Amino acid sequence: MTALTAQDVGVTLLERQVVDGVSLSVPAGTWLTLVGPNGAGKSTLLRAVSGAVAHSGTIAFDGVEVARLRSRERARLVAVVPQDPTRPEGMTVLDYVLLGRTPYIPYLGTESAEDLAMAGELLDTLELRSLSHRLVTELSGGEFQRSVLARALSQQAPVLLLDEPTSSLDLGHAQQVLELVDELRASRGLTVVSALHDLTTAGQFADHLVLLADGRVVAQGSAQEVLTEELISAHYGARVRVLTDPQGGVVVVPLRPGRSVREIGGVA
Ligand SMILES: Nc1ncnc2c1ncn2[C@@H]1O[C@H](COP(=O)(O)OP(=O)(O)OP(=O)(O)O)[C@@H](O)[C@H]1O
Repeated sequence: MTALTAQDVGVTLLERQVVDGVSLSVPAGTWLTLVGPNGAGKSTLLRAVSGAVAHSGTIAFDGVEVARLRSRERARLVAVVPQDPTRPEGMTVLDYVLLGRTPYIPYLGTESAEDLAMAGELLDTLELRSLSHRLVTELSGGEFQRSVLARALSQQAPVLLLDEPTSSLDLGHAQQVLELVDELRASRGLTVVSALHDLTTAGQFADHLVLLADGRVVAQGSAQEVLTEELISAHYGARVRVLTDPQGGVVVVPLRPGRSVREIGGVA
């Protein structure tokens, strides 16, 4: 179990400050989701947390600063599902998933039976077994996205960063993938930080939401606190109705100008 803290984090890209003074605390075994409009800095903040981009301020895992970790140490600690990963030419799904085992394979060594068993288990869980010998360049967007998640999970890192992990998935696979992550969070104490555009889904899965705009934290708290009509209108320029479902979740419904939720068949 690993906790994550960020203190006064800033990232400057092309002389522009795209993440500015962000402080967060993610207790071990909890799920924090970043929401915010396009260009708010969600991906850049996740990249800073994974050590992929230089930052000011402090990002630490159980008090150990990410900037001090060697890449192999970092890979054992943090697994990443990037927003737009490249598809390596000539690589099968199985070999792609096995890439996640690299931090555990000795230099010049090959994967063990245990590595292969773990990859196989993930291929089954993510319904990829029948595709295991297919090239990753020959998968649909959703099949590849599930392969990327399988690769990240095979890393067995205590911290998982997910950047729009369901953007290419149909509703059923999106639910399946997020439930799987939540199950691993509960059973293995995985600490999860994700960026999600679907606000209803964000509220359903996260313990804590952080709304970013122009690189800064403009609101944080529970789904009820962050997913308000006022905040969504102010920062997304969107007209929405926020409803409470009977089980206590928050449902964000986009509205068309001049039409009420009742007119579109919802519960006013
Ligand atoms: N490599 C880069 N070089 C320069 N500017 C960048 C780079 N990557 C991102 N940016 C800029 O940084 C800002 C934040 O981008 P980022 O991708 O972090 O936003 P985001 O919240 O993830 O957006 P989206 O919802 O569109 O994915 C944007 O203005 C973007 O144009």
